[in-house]
Amino acid sequence: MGLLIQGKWQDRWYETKNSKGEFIREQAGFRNWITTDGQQGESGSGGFKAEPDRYHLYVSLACPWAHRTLIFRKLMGLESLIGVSVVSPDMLEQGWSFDSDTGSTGDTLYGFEFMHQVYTRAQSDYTGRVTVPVLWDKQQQTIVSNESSEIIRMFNSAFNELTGNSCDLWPELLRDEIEEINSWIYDTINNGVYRAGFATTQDAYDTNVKTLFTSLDRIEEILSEHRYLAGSALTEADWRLFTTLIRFDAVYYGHFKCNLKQLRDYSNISGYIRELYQMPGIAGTVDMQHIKRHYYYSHDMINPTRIVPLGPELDFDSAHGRENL
Ligand SMILES: N[C@@H](CCC(=O)N[C@@H](CS)C(=O)NCC(=O)O)C(=O)O
Repeated sequence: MGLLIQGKWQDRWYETKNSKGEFIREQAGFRNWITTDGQQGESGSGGFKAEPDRYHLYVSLACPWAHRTLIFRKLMGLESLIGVSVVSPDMLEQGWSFDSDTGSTGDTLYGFEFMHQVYTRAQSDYTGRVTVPVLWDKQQQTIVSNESSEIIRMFNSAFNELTGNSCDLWPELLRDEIEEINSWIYDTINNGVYRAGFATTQDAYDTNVKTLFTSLDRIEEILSEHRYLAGSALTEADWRLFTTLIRFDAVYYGHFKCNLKQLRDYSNISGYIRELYQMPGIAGTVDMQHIKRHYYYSHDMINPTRIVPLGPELDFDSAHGRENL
């Protein structure tokens, strides 16, 4: 695991010494937007028009951020328009790799060995972490975006004219509410599990785990009254949360020591996870082998033996019982 400095790969674990043991997530470096007509989007440069077979998605099936983009690609009918390369779950000295012997599809565009080569192909002197997801433009041969929260907004509507999609998970009327929900869920749950798991002091760990469970209690409460986070309508806020929840009992509970409770102890949250999991096309985006292997095998600083646990047994297929909310 490491990062690029001036285009050169350096094998380095996260720096937490200057932040009292707190893991601090780096901001994504590529922030362009695909738009219907190629005009500039919310940030970055223009010139990224929604077109078939122009864009490619690099993902890890283990990664909750990349998982969001795979879900939106599925729900918005983008599978025939946007290809995908899947990295190996093992993120080792060279970072994410395309080793097909350990579960990667290979880099179907360039045949690169490592994800950092995709970044330096876009920018030869790039400095920053080499993260997934990456949305690649085959025409300009560059990265459109490596920020999942923005990629899913592009997928939500930019290609509608080409796909005929009418599903809108970022509806105008609910935007303020969704932003508000996203904000505390991101800090305390999506990123919260990492802040607990990558903490290197007891204090940082304690604080983050407590905050995480306060938020999970709050979610349980919301879901006892409402079917989804923003009420009766399913929105992007639900999918952003889902990709963390589906990994929780298998990985965050054990590996990241988020173990005050398992999610199966929360009845509304567990029914909600099952409902989302059972929506058409979603189960196919969840790969528990990649998920467990990635975390337990790659983070040898946390799990030096690299033993991947056999359990827990998970059942996302049983009845969810949320129809009457
Ligand atoms: N802000 C990014 C975060 C992506 C991210 O951190 N992905 C992780 C995988 S779960 C990664 O690639 N980490 C590699 C690293 O930090 O070196 C997003 O949401 O797209």
